[in-house]
Order: sequence, then structure tokens, then C-alpha cells
Amino acid sequence: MLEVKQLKVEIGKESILDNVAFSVEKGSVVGLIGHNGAGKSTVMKTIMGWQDKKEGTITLNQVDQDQSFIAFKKQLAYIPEEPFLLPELTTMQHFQLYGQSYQLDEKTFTKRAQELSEQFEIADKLNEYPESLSKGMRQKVQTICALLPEVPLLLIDEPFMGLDVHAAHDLQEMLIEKAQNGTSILLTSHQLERMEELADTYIMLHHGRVAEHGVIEDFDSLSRRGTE
Ligand SMILES: Nc1ncnc2c1ncn2[C@@H]1O[C@H](COP(=O)(O)OP(=O)(O)OP(=O)(O)O)[C@@H](O)[C@H]1O
Repeated sequence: MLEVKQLKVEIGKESILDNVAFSVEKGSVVGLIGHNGAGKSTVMKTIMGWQDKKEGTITLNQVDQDQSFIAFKKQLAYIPEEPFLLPELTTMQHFQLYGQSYQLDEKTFTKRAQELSEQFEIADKLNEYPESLSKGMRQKVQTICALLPEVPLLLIDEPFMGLDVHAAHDLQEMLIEKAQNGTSILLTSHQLERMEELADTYIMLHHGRVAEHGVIEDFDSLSRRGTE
């Protein structure tokens, strides 16, 4: 599904990612693990096309990021670590923006926007602007935007940060259900217990390189090293 090969990223003269390679199969959840600054968000941003790569290829269902960027991009959605909302748009207007950019038909859009707003308990905030929302609520708006289009691949950076226990639990259940229905998920989290519950396999980055990878069951002894 997602194939990342020989990925190299430099920012200025600094090497940020070097020879990173991995794949994500259909319906699987892959945990991207590593200490602060290991390069996890950079992997996500590079897949999104927000960060240029120096070398390497990224393909999604055989669509190459460099050759057909729009077709590539339509297949994925990203939940960044920090909510990235526009101050001049209300919650509903953010949903509409995403619905339009993924070309959702109106009926599907209305149904999904309503369902997700209720699931995330922000149905009473649809006409609010980001500045009047709490951080957790902004995170929920961002999360809903990414969940609206039902794309084959979700990239999720620290999905549980800022969410209360109840919302984090609901999101975890939702992601498990999505994966069971065939959505592939690449996620980062420093909450290693959640990662162990959610992921099928892990990739551990260390100073911008893949240090280890394997099935999540083999992850135990890595937990300490991963967060050091
Ligand atoms: N815009 C930038 N300019 C310069 N250096 C950057 C930039 N963005 C990231 N870096 C550097 O790239 C490296 C990887 O950062 P990245 O955000 O990918 O790490 P991370 O694994 O997601 O960390 P965290 O767990 O803290 O979120 C770090 O050394 C960081 O300082």
C-alpha cells in the first residue's frame, strides 16, 4: 500500500532522515516510535509533501508522490501534532473545506460531519471559531477533518495528546474499527501502552534512521530505549 524507499531529508545542511525505508500494508496499523527529534514528524510531513525530500520514493497504491501528486494526496489524510486551524473559519467551515477538497458529495458529507461531531462531542461547537475552542476541542476538529473523507491511509501524529481519557479511548476504538475495515494507519505516539494496544508493527527511528522494526509483540524491551 504505502511504500517508502531510501528516503533522505536534509534541512539546511543537517541530515534529518537517512535511508529510511518501510511499508504499510492495507488495514494495518504501524507505530512510528522514537525519542524527541528522531524524525517521526518529518517522515509524516515528507509523505504529505510539506517537506521536500532529497532522495527516495514514496508510493501509495502504486501512485508515485513525485509523478502524480494530486492523485497521491487524495488517498491520504493527516492529523498533525499541533492543530492547524484557520482563525477565520468556524468548526463547520473547516469540515466543509475538507469535504470539498476530498470531493465528498453533500449527502455523505452531512451524514459524516454530523456523526463525527456527535462522537467527539463537539456538535454544539460547529459555529465557533478556533480561538474560542479549548486545545482539546481544536484537536478534535482537526481529527474530524481528517476522518471525514475515509481515505485509504491515515497519518496521525500524537493523536491522543490533548484529548481527555474518554475522548482518547473513543478515538482509539474508532481507529481500530477503521483498520478492521481496511484503512491503513501510520501513527506516532509517546504513549507506548496505547501504541502497543493499537499497532500491529512498529518502526523505531533513531537519529533519522530506522534502528529496529518488527511486530509489536517484540516491542517490550524497546519501550525504555525508545523514550530515552
Ligand atoms: N523546520 C526545521 N528546521 C530545522 N530543523 C528541523 C525542522 N524541523 C525539524 N527539524 C529537526 O529535525 C529533527 C527531527 O524532528 P522531528 O520533528 O521530525 O522529530 P520527532 O521524532 O517528531 O520529535 P518529537 O517526538 O519531539 O515530536 C530534529 O532534530 C529537529 O530539530
